[in-house]
Amino acid sequence: MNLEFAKMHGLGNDFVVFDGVRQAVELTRERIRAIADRRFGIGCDQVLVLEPAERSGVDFAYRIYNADGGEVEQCGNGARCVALFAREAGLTDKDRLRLETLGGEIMPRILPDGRVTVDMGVPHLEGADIPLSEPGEWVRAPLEVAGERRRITAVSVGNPHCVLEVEDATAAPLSTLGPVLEHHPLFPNRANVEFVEVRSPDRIRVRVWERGAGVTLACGTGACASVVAARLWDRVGPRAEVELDGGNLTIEWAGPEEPILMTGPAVITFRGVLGQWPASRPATAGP
Ligand SMILES: N[C@H](CCC[C@H](N)C(=O)O)C(=O)O
Repeated sequence: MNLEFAKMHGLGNDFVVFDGVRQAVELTRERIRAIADRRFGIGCDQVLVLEPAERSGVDFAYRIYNADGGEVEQCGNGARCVALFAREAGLTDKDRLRLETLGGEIMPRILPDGRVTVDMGVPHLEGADIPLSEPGEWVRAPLEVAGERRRITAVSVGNPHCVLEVEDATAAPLSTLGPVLEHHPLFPNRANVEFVEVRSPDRIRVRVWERGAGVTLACGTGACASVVAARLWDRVGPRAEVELDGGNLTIEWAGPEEPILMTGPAVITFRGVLGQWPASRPATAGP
């Protein structure tokens, strides 16, 4: 086996990217966890695979697997990276791509300066793609969390997000409250969790606990969900700079029923070849 891959990141949210068009990439939950392992494998937050499109009018299928091995609906930083990857790998010569994911179709556009703008589609506040155990519009709704009442906003960007406002994002209890909200009964499919500090009508500071990956340096769909929530709180306008630990994204959203546009960088750190699947982490090495 000689499986070629690219190690990439979007603001430090890092990925192992496979060309599943010209290679047969047979992933299992165990292989994904082993690839994502930062000691026994390559190390990444998510594994991404480009595959031939199943529908006409679409350039590629884009599949996303969290470090815990689970396949998920959407990944915004990854969308910018796979668009750059497709161009650099000679899989396309287009600047504008249409990608199909489990969470719907998205459209990256590679800009002349190398950044990528992605039409992430229309966000949803409830419904099929954000199954809630108690349906209804969860905007700033009170939720019992670890014995406290927190006000949360549930937003789907194809994948589920639980957004809450905090006074100081840098002091947010990511590692304690993050997993509690990720696994809260309100979210039968779990949720990504964003802690949002509104700094001005066009600037927010966001830190993220990601479903299936934990604390990451950036989350594209999380930045999108945070701007949607902050707009619904009437705290930001139609365009905001989102300051994440790994850097800034520009998010634009004209309002309900409108698509979200996310703009930011994508980087190929290195390319490699897997001669065999990495060994799984031994139980003695801990989780
Ligand atoms: N880092 C990704 C989010 C991955 C989403 C994944 N954590 C999930 O379970 O939905 C992004 O840039 O959107």
